Amino acid sequence: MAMADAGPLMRRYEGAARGRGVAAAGWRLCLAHRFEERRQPYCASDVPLADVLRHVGLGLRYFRWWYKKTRLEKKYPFIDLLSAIPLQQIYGCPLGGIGGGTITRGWRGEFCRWQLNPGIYHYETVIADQFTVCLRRKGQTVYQQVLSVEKPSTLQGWNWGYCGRYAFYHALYPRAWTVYELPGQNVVLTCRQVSPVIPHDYQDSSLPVGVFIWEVENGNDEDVDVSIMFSLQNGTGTKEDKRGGHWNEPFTFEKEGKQVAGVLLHHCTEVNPFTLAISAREKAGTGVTHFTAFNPTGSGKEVWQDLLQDGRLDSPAGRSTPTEKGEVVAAAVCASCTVPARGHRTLKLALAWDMPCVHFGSKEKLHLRRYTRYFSSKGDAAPALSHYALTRYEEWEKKIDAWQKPILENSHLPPWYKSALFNELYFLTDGGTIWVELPPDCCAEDVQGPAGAGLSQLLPVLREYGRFAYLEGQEYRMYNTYDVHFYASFALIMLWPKLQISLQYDIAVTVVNEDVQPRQYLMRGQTAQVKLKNVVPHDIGEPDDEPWQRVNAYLIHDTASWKDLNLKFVLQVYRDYYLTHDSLYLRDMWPVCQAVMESELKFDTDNDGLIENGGFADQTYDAWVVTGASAYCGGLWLAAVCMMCKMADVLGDGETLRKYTAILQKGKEAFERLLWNGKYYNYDSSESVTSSSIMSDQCAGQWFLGACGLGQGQFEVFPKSHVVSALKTIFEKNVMGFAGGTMGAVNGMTPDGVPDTSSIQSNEVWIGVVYALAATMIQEGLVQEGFHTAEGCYRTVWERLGMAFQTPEAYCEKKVFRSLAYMRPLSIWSMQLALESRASQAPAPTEPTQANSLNP
Ligand SMILES: CC(C)CCC[C@@H](C)[C@H]1CC[C@H]2[C@@H]3CC=C4C[C@@H](O[C@@H]5O[C@H](CO)[C@@H](O)[C@H](O)[C@H]5O)CC[C@]4(C)[C@H]3CC[C@]12C
Repeated sequence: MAMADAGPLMRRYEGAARGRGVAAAGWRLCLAHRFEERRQPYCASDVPLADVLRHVGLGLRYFRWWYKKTRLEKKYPFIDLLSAIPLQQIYGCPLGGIGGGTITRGWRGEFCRWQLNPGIYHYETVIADQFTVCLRRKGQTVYQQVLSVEKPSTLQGWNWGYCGRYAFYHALYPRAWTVYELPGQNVVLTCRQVSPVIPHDYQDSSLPVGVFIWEVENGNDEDVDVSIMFSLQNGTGTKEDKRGGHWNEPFTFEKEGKQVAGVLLHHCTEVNPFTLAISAREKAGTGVTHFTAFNPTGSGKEVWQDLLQDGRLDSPAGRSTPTEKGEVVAAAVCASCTVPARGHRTLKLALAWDMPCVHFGSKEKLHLRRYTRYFSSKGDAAPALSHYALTRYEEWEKKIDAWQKPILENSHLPPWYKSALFNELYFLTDGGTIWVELPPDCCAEDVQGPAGAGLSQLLPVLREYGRFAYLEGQEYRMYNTYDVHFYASFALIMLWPKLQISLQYDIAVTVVNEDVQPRQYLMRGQTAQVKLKNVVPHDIGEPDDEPWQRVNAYLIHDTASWKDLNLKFVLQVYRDYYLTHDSLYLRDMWPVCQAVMESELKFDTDNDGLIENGGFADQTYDAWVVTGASAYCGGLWLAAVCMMCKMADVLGDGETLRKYTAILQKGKEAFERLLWNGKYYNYDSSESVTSSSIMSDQCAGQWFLGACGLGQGQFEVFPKSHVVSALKTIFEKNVMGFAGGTMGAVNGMTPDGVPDTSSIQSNEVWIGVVYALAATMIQEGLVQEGFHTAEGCYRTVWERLGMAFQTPEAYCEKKVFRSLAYMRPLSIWSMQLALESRASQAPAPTEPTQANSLNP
């Protein structure tokens, strides 16, 4: 019987179980689901001839650079255009907190995406990493099954091929549930996976752990003995697993009368060695046993038979011998209890990984992960981490509930939105994220460089909250790509504001410093220095080098002449101040804002109060040329000028206030004159064929103004009627006029309703831009339109294309996508900010029953 609320993803479900404590909202699918459409990454053969001709120079320069990087220097390139990651429609919630590495499980239960070395991903499903259930009645094993639908060629002695039609997966990040009906057994298992991702928590949120709470429901009239065995390979499925020298050992850890037991798997690599720990909570009525070492490439019979015999493992004492070269080793831990007739019991297991000190690719500096503030940094913390996770997860869940509940219980919000909002957050942990401590002996000079002395709170902030960085995308390996973080930053400032503040301090330091090293830029072939003083960098470096130390890994364009980066800094500074009221931050950032605005003013070449783009792709749309005044950069500019006025006012800087008030006055007039066409703002003022393109992101400036309570009344920058008309035009053309209104908004649309194919990126949908656009619509009262716009992206990515937990930067209407697991979609949190601020502005209800004003 199918479930009453089953959507298309649950079509194959034949079970009746609903599981125990499964959230109502989220992303749910049957383990037997198959996605019908399978897309390909964008590659050279997809490039239209005109673009091939336009980009031949780039292609050749890139290839030369790529060859040197990968073949001679043996490094990962920051973007590997020659080998995009193929789409695997398998991913579910990642395990782990922020910045300690992540291990992603698939929705079918596999352990399949690994990021233990910071920023570097391995996409290997490790087949030995499984949960197995054993049921016994009256002292006899009656059922033993690996809870996996796989039928692998290794571990042939195990009973594989669980029927996926009797199970479903439900994700609501940072938790996920898998509900298994055990055919013929009248037993239902619900595995709840919990990671410590807790807003406003800067301690437990950093822990490299995940907990699996197994709820066992016995529908029989007799007791059943249940064991859950957790097996894990020593490693991540790469060739390193076979290098030799790895070993396992059992452990128990007791504190405050609570005990956990399990196995440590020491992975002894030269660089970034780590220890994995599988464990379970041991208490009256729950026994924990283990199997220290087995060969996961063999039949696995020794483990299977051991469990089959009595529902327990042998539990030998002592460590295993270190592996020989070529040999792989695995371990298992098993938790067992008796579930009374018609009763229910819980078994608690955990996975922890301890890689406290990390080197990036350059191996120049040793970094201590954030969690070493609370746990040992000697590589021996895995037992304590396991114990902490297994004894604290209930508190984590309470906090997660308290945070999520008001949103989940708001019946005015559509279910898809609740899923999108929480599940897109996965990228904050699984974006190659790293969160490190400042070394205790670190002096000001080390952090601020030769020129960062004016930042009074730099050291206190970094000492207290550490340093945070996440990748632009799992395929675009640049940390804190700033033009993109602009969109994603809403998630950080709303949920972990101190990390956003810390990140901003890091950017501020790079602004005031420079890197005079010359290099060639690939798009146009010119040579220029890596980083100019008083401009915002594109990124703070790449994982295969030394981030923070060497910035601007991106060398497609010289971003010193990009028009959006400096503005995005100013906009974020004020937005952060508006949301946190942190006036020390504002004071520190003010001179930096002034400096970058001075640099930006040079782009107003005709002195009309409005900056001009340079006739190349000089902003986040880095393959879409802009010439002259533009809706996107011009709009960001005016918003930033407005915020400069606001900040000058707050700080009592009259001279600067006067200066930017005058610029704003002139600039607004120029913007309207040069770009407003009666319905929307033109793409640019160059009067080329594509000047009149309708850009979905044309109201980005208004988006940020609205998020900061500006953009209207005294602080109106763009006439309200123009903003609303532009948004309605985008909705009509870019949303409803594209793919039947079901795929979000295409970046560029010609006025006659055909997507703008003048560049690769104008013809794409950028999911993060669409969520930002939806937020802008909500801010301006076009709430239904906003939800409809965003829904198209969610349904396309999560339900149709099978890209859960890897939302890409972009897709086209047909066939292709670009850059999986990308930062920008975190902008969905700006929708939430817009909704919350609408709710707080709504007039107090006159009737007592008006429950909630978040009414889409
Ligand atoms: C001569 C060949 C046969 C054909 C060559 C065509 C190629 C040169 C182009 C085909 C696809 C282009 C790339 C598309 C995307 C890119 C991403 C960009 O990096 C980041 O992109 C974000 C936008 O998505 C941006 O906001 C971030 O700041 C960037 O960090 C870099 C350019 C490019 C790689 C682009 C380059 C040209 C093609 C490879």
